Amino acid sequence: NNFYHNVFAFSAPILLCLYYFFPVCKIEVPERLTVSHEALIKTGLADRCISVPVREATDADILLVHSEEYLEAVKKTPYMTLEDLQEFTLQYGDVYFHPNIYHCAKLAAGAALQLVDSVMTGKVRNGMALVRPPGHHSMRSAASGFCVFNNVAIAAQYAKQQYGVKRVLIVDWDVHHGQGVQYCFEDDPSVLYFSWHRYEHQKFWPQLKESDYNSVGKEKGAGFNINVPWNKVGMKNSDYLSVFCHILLPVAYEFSPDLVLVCAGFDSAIGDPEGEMCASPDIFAHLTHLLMNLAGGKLCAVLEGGYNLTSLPQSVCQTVQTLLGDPAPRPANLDGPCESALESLHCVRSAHRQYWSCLKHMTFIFTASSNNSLLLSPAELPTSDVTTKRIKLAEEEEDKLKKVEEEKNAEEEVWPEPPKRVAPAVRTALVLPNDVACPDGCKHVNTSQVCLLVLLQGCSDVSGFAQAVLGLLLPLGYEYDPSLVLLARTPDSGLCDSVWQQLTGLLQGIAQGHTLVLMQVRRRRRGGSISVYLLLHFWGGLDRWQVF
Ligand SMILES: NCCCNCCCCCS
Ligand SMILES: [Zn+2]
Repeated sequence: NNFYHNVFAFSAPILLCLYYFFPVCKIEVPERLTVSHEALIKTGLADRCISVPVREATDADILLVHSEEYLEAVKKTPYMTLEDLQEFTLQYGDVYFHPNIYHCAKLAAGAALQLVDSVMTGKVRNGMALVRPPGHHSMRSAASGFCVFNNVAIAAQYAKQQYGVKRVLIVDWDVHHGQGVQYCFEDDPSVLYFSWHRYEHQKFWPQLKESDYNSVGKEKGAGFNINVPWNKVGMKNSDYLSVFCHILLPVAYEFSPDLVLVCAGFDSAIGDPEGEMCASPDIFAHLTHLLMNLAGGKLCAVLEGGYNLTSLPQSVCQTVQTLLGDPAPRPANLDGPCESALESLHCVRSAHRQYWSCLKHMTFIFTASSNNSLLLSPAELPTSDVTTKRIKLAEEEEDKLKKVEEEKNAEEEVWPEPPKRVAPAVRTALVLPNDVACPDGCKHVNTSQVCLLVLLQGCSDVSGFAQAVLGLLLPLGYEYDPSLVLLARTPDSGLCDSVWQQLTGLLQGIAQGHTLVLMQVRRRRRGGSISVYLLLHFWGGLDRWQVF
């Protein structure tokens, strides 16, 4: 016993010194990648993907976003002594430099560029880059929040330069504000940056005024920077879906990007020590699905944060399985957005009404008394400053009440395993007369399991689509949670094919992908009667269905 006392007494000061000189990050750890990759292998998802080799980003790639002096400074870190490294680190916020981080940061950025190459050349439809260190906090001449090079910002500039991409949508669903991305593109109308983030009225890291909803972009970029601040923790699936349906998707359709990049941080999932939110991992299946209908499906997801080693791999698998085209699981207990989320939503829409026609016409009020449905009742908008004052008063009041509640629950965070998602053997089939050859890519199935998809001619205005489908149909459909989605289209419906394609795509996020289109064929007969062909695809447990 005496011996151990001496050993500890002797070694403790040395360990403390080392720890002081060389602090190690407790949450941004290598296991984040290994558990995610292992989960993809265990679930069989890795085998269904093609793996793309990584490469180091070149100086030219990095200089698309960062300054020469910053790059030159980071280049020196592998050769620095411990003291110099510690000195170098102290000039930035919340970063941990290691002699090998420059190499890793080049690989992280290079991996994102390899993914952009694979998608833009059509080698793959979409994909995900599992990288560390993350990137969305790093700025032109500064590292920040575990980030050294801004992987996604470099990817966006690279796509514009190498492939002539005109419009890039960056969706940052990480729970922190990617200020580095915002600063990079705030005056650039060719890149629309959308971020939601834990904010708590500027009390949460990185505690920036410019992370609030009224930072809409500058000069030509005004309107192309959308910040959705979460002023409370505990945000749930309904809050996330509401923001997608009532802000991101309408604007994204109006922006009509050629490429979608996702700052795929999963610290916005339940169980994360940084986010303290309550959205379940399967929500990322829906968020991914809703984005896959944009830009012709060209979507590159790049890992940012995510620090709970149980929810992170679950969220990664949910995202990848949706990228592979599997139907999303039934959304877990949607009960409508909370008041704080509604008020943030209202502030963001007010701040952006002048820039986006889809927000101009949809007037909604997010009343405290709303029955908290995903749907919002239309009415005149109060001015946002009144709302902001109301928010502050309501929040302070509520905070006092909730503090005890949160402390009690924090350590009890548990959630069910995401539901199994079976990939249907046949995704789509055409019913053909027996004597007609099956077009290539299709497969003859016996007609008792047919899901019929036929698109007819016609045209209409897209903003009506945005309002009707994104602001009404989608939230209603998610909340109703039917077992079947039935789309009826008559020849005089006036909707053009591309709108129908979007509609069919979006609605496959509901009813676990069971979608049926009712084809009405006008067939002249003696009395001019019309014959309708309806093929119902029956399967077990058809308890509720939805007709549009
Ligand atoms: N004491 C402040 C904690 C700062 N945490 C930085 C988090 C960076 C997340 C990157 S996704
Ligand atoms: Zn984060």
